[in-house]
Amino acid sequence: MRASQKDFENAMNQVKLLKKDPGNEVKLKLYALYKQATEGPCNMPKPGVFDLINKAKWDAWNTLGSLPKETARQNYVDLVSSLSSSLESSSQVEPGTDRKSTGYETLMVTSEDGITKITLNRPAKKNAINIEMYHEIMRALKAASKDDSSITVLTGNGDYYSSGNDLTNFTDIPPGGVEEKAKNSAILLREFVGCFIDFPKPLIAMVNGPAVGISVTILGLFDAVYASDRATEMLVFGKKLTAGEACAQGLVTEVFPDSTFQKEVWTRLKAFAKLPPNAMRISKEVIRNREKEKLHAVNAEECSVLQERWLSDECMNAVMNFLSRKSNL
Ligand SMILES: CCCCC/C=C/CC(=O)SCCNC(=O)CCNC(=O)[C@H](O)C(C)(C)COP(=O)(O)OP(=O)(O)OC[C@H]1O[C@@H](n2cnc3c(N)ncnc32)[C@H](O)[C@@H]1OP(=O)(O)O
Repeated sequence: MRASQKDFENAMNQVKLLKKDPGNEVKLKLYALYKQATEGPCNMPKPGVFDLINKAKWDAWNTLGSLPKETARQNYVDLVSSLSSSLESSSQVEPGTDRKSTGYETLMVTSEDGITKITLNRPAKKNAINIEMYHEIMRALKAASKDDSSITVLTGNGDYYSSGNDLTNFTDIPPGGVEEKAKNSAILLREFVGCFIDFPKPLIAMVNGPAVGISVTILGLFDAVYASDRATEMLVFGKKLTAGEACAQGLVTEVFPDSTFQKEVWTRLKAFAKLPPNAMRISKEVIRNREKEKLHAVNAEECSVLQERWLSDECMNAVMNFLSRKSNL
């Protein structure tokens, strides 16, 4: 699944053949990924504020931070491929070939070689999980549980795995006020975590970079967690945990050097995907069934505690601090 130089060159040619203009936002993403894949992290001086076009290009490239060249190349190929399929809706999917699901705003979902890959796709926001993404992840998991793949992989696009809950989720207050907001959030979170508890096939997290908050706390519900050694910020209990430390604590299955992360993990996943799918599903069912009821009970309890905590001054201050930092208040 790792894009070769040849795949990259093909994708560059494919861009020129796109029948419809993909729009400025996508063109900026393509530009940034191309620069990162070919030159590495942004090395240009920041253009002046009135140089609007170059400033937008610079911002897009700079946002990719220290994303490795190979990952940028892969993301470029994935993006072009998703554009080709979404802009050419007449194209037929042949059995056994790579299938990409469109209809997601915040995810990229592909199915190939018996593996469904769900990629969190808000790299400019460090893959923060907004309300739409919560719903789309649940939808993608439900679809993956019924498709013909053997295993499902969750990963992130860009330099982060995920920065956790999108803190702007807390700013959209319904007419019923903050209490109603907290209640709705608890219902959503319970359903979201419930989908991971109930997921019937082997579920694997490829933690490609730093992971924060909810993206870390659900890792225990995966069947395997492979982390790049760039995943140095698994923020648990307010403490930064390296991928190696998370592995020592049992939260991560295995850590790989970032330079070989994609290659090594995909080789392993492709081998897993060749194992008998029913045997894997039944093994998981036997193991999970013993603890499912308890997991759902703990989930319900945690959501009810969180519903109260979201209304606390401590929580509101933490969110306000982050949001005011952003707007330089
Ligand atoms: C339904 C509700 C359920 C709730 C379930 C509860 C979950 C618990 C949690 O998950 S709490 C964890 C929340 N996450 C955080 O507190 C992390 C907040 N983000 C950061 O601290 C930093 O952004 C960072 C360390 C992840 C990255 O820092 P860096 O300086 O490298 O990058 P920026 O801060 O400039 O980020 C780039 C843009 O991304 C936006 N962004 C990043 N994370 C979030 C986020 N969690 N929520 C909202 N927005 C986020 C950031 O604002 C920048 O956007 P901008 O370019 O438009 O300014």
